[in-house]
Amino acid sequence: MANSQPPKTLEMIERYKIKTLPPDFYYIPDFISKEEEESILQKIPAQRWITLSHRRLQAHPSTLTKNNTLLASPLPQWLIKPVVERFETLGLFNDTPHKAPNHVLINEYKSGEGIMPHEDGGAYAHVVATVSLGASICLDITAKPDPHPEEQGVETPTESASQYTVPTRILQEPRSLLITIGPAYENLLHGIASVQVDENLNVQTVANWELLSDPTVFEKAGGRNERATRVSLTYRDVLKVSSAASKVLGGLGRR
Ligand SMILES: O=C(O)CCC(=O)C(=O)O
Ligand SMILES: [Fe+2]
Repeated sequence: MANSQPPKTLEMIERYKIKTLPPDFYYIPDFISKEEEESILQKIPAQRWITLSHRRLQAHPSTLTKNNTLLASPLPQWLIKPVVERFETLGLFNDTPHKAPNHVLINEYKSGEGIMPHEDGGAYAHVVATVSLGASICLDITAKPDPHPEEQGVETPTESASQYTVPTRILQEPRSLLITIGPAYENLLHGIASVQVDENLNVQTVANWELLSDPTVFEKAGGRNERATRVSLTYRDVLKVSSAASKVLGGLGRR
């Protein structure tokens, strides 16, 4: 035992890789049980929601400051057990600066709600782990608009690697985990359409079809997913963390 190395993260999750997408997306169905899902949903504090026009959200332990700094504070236990413990088993955050997620964004989408295509930007390490709760939803994956359209025809190695299918969709079932790492984080946009039904779901149009827990649910419904309220927990490692003590000292230092 003492001599055996723990398996490397990517080897452990290799069978969950979404192969038709640029590296790396991994989809793990049934990452948590129904009981665990129910327990987490019940613990989300009702008074912490911030309501936006097309969804509501809350951040734990807190919202980042204007310069993308996290005020150091532990995550609540109900966000750690069992989810972060399972991340540790997989070694998911072994290569990020704090070697663990220190921030969770909770988004809630009612039927018909979504989020514009976007990238998550520079505040976080490039490992994002999203747990889905309550209902299924499609995440749209699109390429970033080309910043140098005048250079068309000069293909970079990644652009010419056309074994990948983008744009596409990732169908996130309740209790699943979606992991986004590295180039996939940097080079693609993700968003959720504001629709009441995801349509035309099949092996050709859904990148993770073969990894789904139960594709027959969607087959029986004629390739449709009637949206219901879906909650996501997005675990990240915020790069800049300030302790309360250094904040006080910094404040004094500026006087
Ligand atoms: O709810 C999701 O799965 C996506 C959330 C998201 O993209 C974000 O909060 O940046
Ligand atoms: Fe995002």
